[in-house]
This record gives sequence, structure tokens and C-alpha cells, in this order.
Amino acid sequence: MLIDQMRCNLESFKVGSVPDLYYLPDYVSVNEEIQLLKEITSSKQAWVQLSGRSCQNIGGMVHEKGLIPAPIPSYLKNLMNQLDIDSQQIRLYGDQPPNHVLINKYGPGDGIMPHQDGPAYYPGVSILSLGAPAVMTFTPKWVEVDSTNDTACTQQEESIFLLPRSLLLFKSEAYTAYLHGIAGTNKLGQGGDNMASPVCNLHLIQNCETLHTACCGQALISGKTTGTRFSLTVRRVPRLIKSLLPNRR
Ligand SMILES: O=C(O)CCC(=O)C(=O)O
Ligand SMILES: [Fe+2]
Repeated sequence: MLIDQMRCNLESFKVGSVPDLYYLPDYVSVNEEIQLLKEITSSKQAWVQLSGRSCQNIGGMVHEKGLIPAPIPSYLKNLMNQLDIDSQQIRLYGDQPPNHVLINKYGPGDGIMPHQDGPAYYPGVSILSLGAPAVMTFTPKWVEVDSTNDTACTQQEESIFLLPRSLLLFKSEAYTAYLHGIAGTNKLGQGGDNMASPVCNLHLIQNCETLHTACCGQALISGKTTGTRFSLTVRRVPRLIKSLLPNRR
């Protein structure tokens, strides 16, 4: 992990006007990214095909009632441990460590519909991005109306660049009062020109230099994703269950 700074002050990585949203560029190094991608793509864990993406469920199956736990592969333990330590400042997972990782795999043009993560999870999420870049948009679930003059106020839709090796953290209001999603057909524009909503972390992407280099330059400039993106969504399911079958005695 590259970010020592983070241990001092996570508040300096807070971005945009969506509350409780943090973006950390280069949370893992290029070598760590290569290693993680090797482990993910060579693992025997089954990929489940969903609309717009496929995923691996690590740590067990999540049901409405809770998690039926399964062992976590050793290659993910360090990362989960580090995330637990680094996020304690903002009590991202409450008082317990994360116990579940959803690995998402997106091909060119893939995405994920605007959604709120399920009620089985504690409302705090870390998302590590690897491979191709993406843009995530946070959309308020409702708009507050100012009853004194009948105008809609406060929350606005906001987008965030998710570059490879970056870490996104969100919790509380960002988790419960907003939907998050990734548009399937890419709306990425250099410097955010073509974005439907304002991009809140451009200042953390130095001179857009990162956008011009490595695997993501072409994708962001041409407005088309060309590569495959992997994201690791690390969460905690507070309730553990043994099985969905009723106890038979
Ligand atoms: O791929 C991403 O960055 C988002 C994944 C996500 O929202 C989820 O797994 O619930
Ligand atoms: Fe999600």
C-alpha cells in the first residue's frame, strides 16, 4: 500500500458534495495490481454472469438474512486487513473487520445499474479498482424541496473517476441516500467535458497526466472503454447464518 498520508488524515481525501465519500489515488502499487490481477484471473472461484458484468463472491453467499460464510483466499487477507486498519479513522465497518469481497469484472461497455447495496451489509464500502478505468455516478434518491419557496434544493448528481489502483470509500449518507452506478456505454470525456454530471475528483488526477498514460489514456480520451476493469467491493455482513435450511432435530 502506498498511502502513508492516509493514516494521518483521511479527511484530506474527502471529495465532492456527496457526504461521506473518499477517493484515494494509487492505494496499491503497479506491482500489487499485477499480483492481484494474476490471483483473480487464475483463481478457481466461479464467475457468476450478471447483466453487464460477472462476479466472484468471496467470503460466502450473501442472503437477505445474512452471510453463509466461506473461507477467504489468502491472497485477499492482507488487503482486507489493511483496509480494516486504514478505514478505522472513519469507522467504515463499525467495530468489526470486513468479511466479504465481491469481485466484479466489466468488459468494454459494461456497467452496473444505479443501485443501493443490499440491507444485509453494514453501510460502509471500500472499492478497489484494477485494470481499465470507469466513471461512477452518485444520484440522490430524493430531492429535498424547500417548502418556503417551493424550490428543489441541496443534493445533486455527481460523478467520480475511478482510475486503476485507486480506492473509493463511502458510508452512511452516501450509502443510504444515494444510488451509485456505472453507465454501460461510456460517457467519459477528457477533463470531464462530456460528463452528464460534474466530476468531483479531477483535482486528484494530476494534470490529467494519469489519463494520458498507462492503460486508461485511450479509453478516457476516446470516450470508449477498451480494457477490462476489475473492482473489489469489500464490505461487512454483520449477521452470519449457518444455512438457509431450517434446523432439523
Ligand atoms: O465496480 C464498481 O466499482 C461498483 C461495484 C458495486 O457497486 C457493487 O459491487 O455493489
Ligand atoms: Fe454497489
